[in-house]
Amino acid sequence: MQSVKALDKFLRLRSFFSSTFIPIMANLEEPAVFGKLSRFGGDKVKMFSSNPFMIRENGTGIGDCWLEGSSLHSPKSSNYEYTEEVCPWRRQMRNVSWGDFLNRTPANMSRNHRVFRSVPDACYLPDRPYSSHCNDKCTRDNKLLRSMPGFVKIVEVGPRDGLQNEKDIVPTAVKVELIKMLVSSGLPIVEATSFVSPKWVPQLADAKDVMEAIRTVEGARFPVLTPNLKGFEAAVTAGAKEVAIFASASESFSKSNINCSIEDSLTRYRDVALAARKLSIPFRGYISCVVGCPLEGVVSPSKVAYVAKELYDMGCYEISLGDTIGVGTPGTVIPMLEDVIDVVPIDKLAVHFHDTYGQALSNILASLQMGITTVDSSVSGLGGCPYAKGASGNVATEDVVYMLNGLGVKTNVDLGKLMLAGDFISQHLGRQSGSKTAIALSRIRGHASKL
Ligand SMILES: CC(C)(COP(=O)([O-])OP(=O)([O-])OC[C@H]1O[C@@H](n2cnc3c(N)ncnc32)[C@H](O)[C@@H]1OP(=O)([O-])[O-])[C@@H](O)C(=O)NCCC(=O)NCCSC(=O)C[C@@](C)(O)CC(=O)[O-]
Repeated sequence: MQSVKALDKFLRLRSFFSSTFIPIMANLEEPAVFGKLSRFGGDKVKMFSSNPFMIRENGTGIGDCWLEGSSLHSPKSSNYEYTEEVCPWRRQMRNVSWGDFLNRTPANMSRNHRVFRSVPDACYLPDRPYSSHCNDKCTRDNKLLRSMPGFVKIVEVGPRDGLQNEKDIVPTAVKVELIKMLVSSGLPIVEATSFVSPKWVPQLADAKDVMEAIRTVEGARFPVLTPNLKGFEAAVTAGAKEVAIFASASESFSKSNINCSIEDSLTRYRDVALAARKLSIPFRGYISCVVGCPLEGVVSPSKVAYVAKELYDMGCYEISLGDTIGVGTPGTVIPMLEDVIDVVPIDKLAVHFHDTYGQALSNILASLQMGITTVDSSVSGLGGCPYAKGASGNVATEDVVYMLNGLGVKTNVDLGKLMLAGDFISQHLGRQSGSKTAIALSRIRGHASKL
């Protein structure tokens, strides 16, 4: 009943948006190589470094531990004021639609969009003295902004990482609709499900059915998690064209998540890697607990680097570094990345931040400045790991896209369509979106629709 209601709301929203949005063609991935990537120099790393966080066993917070963030000396903040002078696009707002507003990037600002229907003036926010967007001049002139990549590949993990922790089983049809909506927003990669033991993760017991239902969906890649050969074979039989293996940098977490030691998991994954290579199936690697573990506390960067190198040597096309419980700050993330970058090429790395302490966007920003160009996120900030008690969802994809739009970094994702997907799943789950961007923009949209 709830899902019928959610579907109905989605259809109504879709008709509202389809009449006011400008369709923006999204490529699967950025075709061209963008601005040369740069990395922080040693000075910058020092600037961000902080004391390691402490663990107190006081029974509150994450699991049985309380993880205390240390005081972080942030670099002198530059106070960018995006006035009409530096961001002249604001003056052109009357000629554009709401969808255009949501997706505005410096690159598309100057294009001559076709407007299908005009919307009330309130949508254009004519009197607002701010903008999240930087124009080309900002990017060129500012030393820190110049270090941003031109394009970021977003790996959407909502249907898998986002839903795996949901207690109430989400119907397969809702998962499939969510995946389709995410694809139509332009996301190039949507992690669809996991072929894990249904006893361990009952929410994803319908993995085969999900794969069957999206067999004909085009426009994105759909990797799935496989913890062992059994999962790999089931995934391939179900039509998976890409898989992911997942190890941990923490011994205790490895045991609680996949019931074996790190070394045993690497042995299993070598078998999966061999089988995948035989079938020419690309495989991604994940590492959990890259800065902190709910059971062990601080995880040293050298442990992460060790596992990353093992996964890279196995043939993973990309290794995603997961702050599974969201305790990282740039002060712990940067040193971890420094160690990993020493053993794995930076263009083979992705970052995967949970937002438990509200640090995810700052960690992403620091990672981008170091040269990372692939970011995992979850629509509406869905998620949490069943084996990391207390961990909150992934960083919300809407928030990542909003920040990247503001930085002038391309993603090919249509924020308006993405918000529809977020609305759809949040409605189904009966809760507010975990994306601050989605909440803020929905308020403006709600206001506009009353006029
Ligand atoms: C790895 C296992 C299977 C070991 O589980 P186990 O109990 O040690 O395995 P087992 O080999 O002894 O088998 C036990 C039963 O599971 C079955 N089984 C065995 N393998 C499979 C399979 N692939 N698919 C379906 N069934 C399977 C097997 O056939 C057997 O069935 P039974 O004989 O009892 O009926 C289990 O621990 C498991 O499934 N764990 C998955 C946990 C999980 O999915 N965690 C969340 C993902 S990781 C994550 O979220 C972190 C990440 C990636 O997002 C990054 C981040 O956020 O930082």
